[in-house]
Amino acid sequence: MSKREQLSGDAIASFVGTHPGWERAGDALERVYPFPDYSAAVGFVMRVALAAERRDHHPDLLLSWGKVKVSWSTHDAGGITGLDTEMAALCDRLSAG
Ligand SMILES: C[C@H](O)[C@H](O)[C@H]1CNC2=NC(N)=NC(=O)C2=N1
Repeated sequence: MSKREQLSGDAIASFVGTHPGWERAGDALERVYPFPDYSAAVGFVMRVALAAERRDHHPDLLLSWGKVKVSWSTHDAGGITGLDTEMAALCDRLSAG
């Protein structure tokens, strides 16, 4: 199955069940990451942005003081795909610094 095909509801629930902090919000996977200050949050945004460019797959990012909300959805597929879960798991690794 292509990574750009929509995942089943069960597959999405399985990802959410094994990746604390991630939630399904309609057609997207969302997680809010806390950071100790603004510059740590900006650093995370930059790491995610560079990974997104490498993979040609781009999240919505909401940067605030001490937190970043990340939202993954595959616009071309109209929903959540394996590429979104792959990138969400990568964000978890990148959030560690
Ligand atoms: C042409 C380009 O490859 C596509 O528009 C890519 C770019 N980044 C993307 N990012 C996301 N999140 N969904 C997409 O469908 C998507 N499509």
